[in-house]
Amino acid sequence: MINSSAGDRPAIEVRGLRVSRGGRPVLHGLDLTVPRGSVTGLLGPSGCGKTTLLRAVVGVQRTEGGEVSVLGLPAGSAALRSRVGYVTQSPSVYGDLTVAQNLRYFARVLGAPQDDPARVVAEVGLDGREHDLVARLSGGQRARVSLAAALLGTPELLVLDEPTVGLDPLLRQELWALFHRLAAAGTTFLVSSHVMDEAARCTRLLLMRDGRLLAEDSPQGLLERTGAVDVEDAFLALVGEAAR
Ligand SMILES: Nc1ncnc2c1ncn2[C@@H]1O[C@H](COP(=O)(O)OP(=O)(O)OP(=O)(O)O)[C@@H](O)[C@H]1O
Repeated sequence: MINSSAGDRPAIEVRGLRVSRGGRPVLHGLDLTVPRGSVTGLLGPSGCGKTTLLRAVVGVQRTEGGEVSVLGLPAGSAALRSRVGYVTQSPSVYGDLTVAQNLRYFARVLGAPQDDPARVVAEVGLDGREHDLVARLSGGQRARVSLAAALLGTPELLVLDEPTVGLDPLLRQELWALFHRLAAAGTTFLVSSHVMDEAARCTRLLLMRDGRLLAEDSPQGLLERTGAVDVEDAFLALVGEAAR
């Protein structure tokens, strides 16, 4: 049983999490924590179970065992709805509405402040595109509209599934800078990626492979522990260690 008061708890605590999908075990008893105010990267190869873990954190994944606690409450609790933002891999905004119409709609659903749409448009760098239909935007722009929608209401935890896929390097850099700015103000980020070079941008890393956690550490701590030159190298060293 995970206990102690909500305020001093990590943003996310996972204990013994087991999940099967399509009749096959996908997560094999994961234990991990995500500290509040961190920018935690969830890294691992395609198919290792990153999305499944994120779905369990936001409470939309059927689980077979273990516990997932988010901001001191069981994952998926109704009280977490406005406190946790989730951006899936496929854009979750309406193509036949403009950027501004989408954001006004989601702001109303969430009960976010009236001026929030303008704030989040600026944060994701979409100024000037407010009146464009989402269907006419590029893939990267559409992804940023989804991110903007998740920022409405200033949630305490943002769970982002590969938010930088398909974005140009400059935009990727800007988005990571945004994550760090918001984290400095207290927001927690859990961001998945299968691109190891994004690891250096995180304050903390969860390295996953085949539904198991290989490491939970800071980028620096990981390199020191494995003697590796970069996170990709550290990942390979840990895979080798696990196989021995
Ligand atoms: N709807 C589903 N039904 C059955 N199996 C699924 C389903 N979705 C995912 N899986 C399986 O669960 C495993 C983990 O998938 P998951 O999407 O969590 O991986 P991932 O690490 O997020 O991959 P990627 O980086 O490619 O998004 C994979 O073996 C996948 O085939």
